[in-house]
Amino acid sequence: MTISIWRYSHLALAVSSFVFIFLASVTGIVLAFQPISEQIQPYKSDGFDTVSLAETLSVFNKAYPEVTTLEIDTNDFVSASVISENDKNLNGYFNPITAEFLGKKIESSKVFQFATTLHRSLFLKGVGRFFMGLCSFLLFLIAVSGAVLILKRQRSIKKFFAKIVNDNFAQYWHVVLGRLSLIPIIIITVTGVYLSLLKFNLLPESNMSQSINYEAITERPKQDIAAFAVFKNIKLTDVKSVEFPFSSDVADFYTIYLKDKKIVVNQFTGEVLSEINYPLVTLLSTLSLNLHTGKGSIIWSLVLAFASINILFFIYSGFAMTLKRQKAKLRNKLKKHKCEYIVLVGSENGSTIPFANAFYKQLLKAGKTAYITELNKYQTFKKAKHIIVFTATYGEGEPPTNANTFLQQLKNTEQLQPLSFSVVGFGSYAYPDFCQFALDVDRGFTAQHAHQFLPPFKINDRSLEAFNQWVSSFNTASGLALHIPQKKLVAPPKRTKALQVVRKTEVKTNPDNTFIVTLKPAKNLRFNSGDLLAVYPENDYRERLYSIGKVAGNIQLSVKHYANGFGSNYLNSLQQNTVFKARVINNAAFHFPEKATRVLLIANGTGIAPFVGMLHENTSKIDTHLYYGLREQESLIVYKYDLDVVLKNKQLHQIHLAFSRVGNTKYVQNLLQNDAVFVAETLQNNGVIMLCGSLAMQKGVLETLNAICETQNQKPLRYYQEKKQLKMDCY
Ligand SMILES: Cc1cc2nc3c(=O)[nH]c(=O)nc-3n(C[C@H](O)[C@H](O)[C@H](O)COP(=O)(O)O)c2cc1C
Repeated sequence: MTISIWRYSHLALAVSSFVFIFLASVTGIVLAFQPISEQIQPYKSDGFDTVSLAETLSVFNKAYPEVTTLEIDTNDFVSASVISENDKNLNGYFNPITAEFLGKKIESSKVFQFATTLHRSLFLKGVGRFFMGLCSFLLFLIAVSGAVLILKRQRSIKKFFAKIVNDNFAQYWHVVLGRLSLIPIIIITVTGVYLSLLKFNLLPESNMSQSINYEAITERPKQDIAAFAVFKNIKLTDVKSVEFPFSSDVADFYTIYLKDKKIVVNQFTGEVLSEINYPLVTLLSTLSLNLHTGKGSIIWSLVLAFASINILFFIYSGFAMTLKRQKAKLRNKLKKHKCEYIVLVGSENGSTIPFANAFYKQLLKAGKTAYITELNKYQTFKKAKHIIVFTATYGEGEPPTNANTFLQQLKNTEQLQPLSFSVVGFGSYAYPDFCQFALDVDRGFTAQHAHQFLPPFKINDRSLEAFNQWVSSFNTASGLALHIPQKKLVAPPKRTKALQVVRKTEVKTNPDNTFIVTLKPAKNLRFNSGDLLAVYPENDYRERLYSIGKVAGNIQLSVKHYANGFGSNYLNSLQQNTVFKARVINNAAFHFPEKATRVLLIANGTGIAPFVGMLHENTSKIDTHLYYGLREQESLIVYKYDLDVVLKNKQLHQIHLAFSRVGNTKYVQNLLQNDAVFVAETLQNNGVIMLCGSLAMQKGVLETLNAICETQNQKPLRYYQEKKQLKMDCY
């Protein structure tokens, strides 16, 4: 079954039952505190866990002329109904070792009584009970379909509890809390259904009739109850209740209800007259009741309260997500076969849609005929000349649901006019396959011999800045002057954390105008070398990203100062001890490998920053070589201390430098070419190459690496790239 069918089922079940589920959860939270309020009462006696039934019955018989019943509840409180020496009727809790009266039975409070009736039957008796039973069953189905959705999202059972990325508050917590409360919710719902079936007599009848041979009952040999072997062998902890003989007639006896069976015992001789194991239905009923109500366990009651609170949160977050998806509906003004521009959208959770919609509206405003639809609705558009795709990526580089058949459809669909296309990917650096589906779409169009109007463009984390950058390229290429209103797309910086400047080097002292900023997170902050730091110089949507090196628990950035640099001027203006807010972006695809036969780090300029951190973190001393391109020897001064440390500690094996401004101009690719055999061997033996620095350097290095691979290993670089042996973060 596809993910959308599971999602619709999950949603439909939730919509159809949410009022009942809401009431059941609210009352469930209240009722979870009933067992807790009972358990904290002082009626559990010391020694309860070790006393035998013989001892308890013996002291009761001695203390009171008449005892009718004795019960042990789930809180291990012993209650009884007795008549005392002075003919007083005593009903309440007793000490099972001394038979002392401890207090009257706990009356359920009005709040709990009200909540119980509402929870069980909505004050509607049988009809209400039926609906609440049904609601339990529907909640069970919701939990199962939710679990399937998590499985589909995580791609395997093994990864069910794997870390997930916090992309959106409602969605993140819906999944995280859903996983945590799945088992309790399944238990609550299954037991709820069971108790309803029991109430409506829909479970098989249990036959508990006993057969006693009354003729054979004798009063001899008479024994004191304290000496009854059967009672001596029963611990009070195993007893649920005791019915005392009605009179001293030999045909009246003790009936003992244990946890798993009922026994009947001769009141004079202690002989067991009958013994019947409870049927499964009875055992399951007790278990269901205890599990459903939390009776007898404070911890389980708290788990039930937690699960019930979560259900309320699921109602809120589920509807918040649905609303967001609904808001993101695509609406058209023109008929599809009349439009030259077709905007196609791939989106799972709707956040790509406002971008696509804004672009589509601007096309209309610019007087173009435009049509917007989902990628899966791709077909022959009679007048189409330009296709613009905006798509997210999911799973492991896979399409969102509304784009999952697109690549196939693309192959099978012919357009009537020559087509130009542009693809914009929305994704997140937090995933190794950053915007992979957008790249696949771009390749798909190329394979159809369509004209690539703009190269594929990848946007991290819905960056408005990056989007504007793409729109501006589109304007330049098309001659249009689209201007996207920022209002609906602008979001204030999210999830920022306070960072304190602990050190900043001077720009003046460095020939490359580069400075290093060391930042200390105010609170515990999880990050790795290779992650990115988003800085917000004006505290608005505009962000600047810097690659992070983690050194001694601090964030270390290497920044090139530009006279008009938005980000670099801001960072350079920060004084020591200043605290400011920025956001760490997990860049999973660019972390130092945990295991590798060898690692080659290739950088130029400020691209060394993450590598300095990674080398410090290379505690397992993986054979690591650094190829670094810089202007002149002095450019190295700011990194010298750190590099000396890692060289000395064998966390860095060798460093190869290429100076571009002194002597024979050299670039890192020249160094690689010199070590061609070594580089080829590294890839051949499953080593990893990491690249960080300028895009110009990336281009040169990739060409060289490809040539080395082709000549030395007879394989293209792409082969190793697909095996994830090449990691890049260039800008
Ligand atoms: C479960 C999940 C998996 C994701 N997988 C990827 C991925 O493999 N590559 C990527 O670049 N982004 C990935 N993302 C990020 C989304 O593509 C990104 O947040 C996008 O902006 C969501 O757009 P939408 O709200 O329109 O669906 C993933 C997000 C989630 C929630």
